[in-house]
Amino acid sequence: MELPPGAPPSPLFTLRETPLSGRAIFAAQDIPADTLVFRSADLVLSVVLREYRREVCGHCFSYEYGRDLLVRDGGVGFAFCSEECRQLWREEQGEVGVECWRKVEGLVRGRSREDSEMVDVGLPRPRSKEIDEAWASVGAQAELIRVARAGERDANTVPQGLSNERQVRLANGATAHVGGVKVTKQHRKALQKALLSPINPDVMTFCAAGLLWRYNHPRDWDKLLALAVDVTPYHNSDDLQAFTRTYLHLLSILPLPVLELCTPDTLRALSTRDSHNSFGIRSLEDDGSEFFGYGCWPSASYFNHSCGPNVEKRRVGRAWEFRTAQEVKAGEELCITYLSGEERKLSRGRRGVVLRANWGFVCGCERCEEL
Ligand SMILES: C[S@@+](CC[C@H](N)C(=O)[O-])C[C@H]1O[C@@H](n2cnc3c(N)ncnc32)[C@H](O)[C@@H]1O
Repeated sequence: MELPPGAPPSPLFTLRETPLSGRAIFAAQDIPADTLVFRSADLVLSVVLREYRREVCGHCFSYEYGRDLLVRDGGVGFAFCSEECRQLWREEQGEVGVECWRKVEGLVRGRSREDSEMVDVGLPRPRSKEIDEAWASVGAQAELIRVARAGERDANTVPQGLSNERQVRLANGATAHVGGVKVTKQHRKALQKALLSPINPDVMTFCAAGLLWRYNHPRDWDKLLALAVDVTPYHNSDDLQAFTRTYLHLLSILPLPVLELCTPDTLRALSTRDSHNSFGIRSLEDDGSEFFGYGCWPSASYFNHSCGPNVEKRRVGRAWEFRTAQEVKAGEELCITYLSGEERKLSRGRRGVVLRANWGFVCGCERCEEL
């Protein structure tokens, strides 16, 4: 098959469609044990959970046994293990990106903890219809906010001589015509209302990171779109609502250049692709017992799962390395495991529950079939 955009190219393996597990990677030749078969460094977006932000480097994800990192960038809400990482992070985000994180941090900081705590009580995943309805239900408010923000843009761009009267009128809160768009109290109220609604900081980080990646890498968007799709990616109704609210938050605060990309289509594409393709960012010691967050690396997302994997993955800073755990014969499928250290020890039945819940498939790997 023709390689999808972003899929891993290698003389050691090929990508093929399979009847039961989508696209899969097969060895193109005999591969000795402990061979580095692939290195993936194409990080699209990452979320370092809010509670780990002071301890896990925002760029290379290093972690010093829970010690606070020395280089803090309070304005953007990230901490770094070195000045070099801070600089690399800033270069990657670009000027607009750094401004975006400043706005996000300004909104999130100081909000009460209750706002950020979503309780998962095992409620069902919203189905497609509920998801469509939830996104449609915020459409009208989103349009009002867009008009309010367009007014801001027009006020910023009218020529000097003409601008004062328009800007004063806007600042006074009265009805004003700005660049052909009538900005009224109703528009500004819609924006204020969005800003007052509860915030889930980690959902906010996910959406902002994805939008910024699309903004900074417009040609790479199809690499994300090429990934396996989960049409019901939200864990429960609260989670879905956290996303639709975040959409309105971001519409209200994002720097103007990113605003056009902030659409339900973009945000839904990020969730439907991230869901079955993201990798946990965990501590490198203790069998990865600490879960710091997660990220999406498209080229790493073509390895299927086996409960008895022949490939081991290992995070090295911001990249993933994939090494054969044993000798692999030409034609064999190359599989990693999607299970965490503790989960690997579970019985077949319990592993099945985890894999179905988190990854949406019934595992038919050799280890499962043997029993
Ligand atoms: C990270 S993607 C792996 C690549 C995927 N097969 C594709 O075509 O893009 C994860 C998805 O692959 C499928 N998959 C992976 N391992 C599987 C397995 N052992 N049995 C069945 N399906 C599997 C599931 O649909 C899962 O949600």
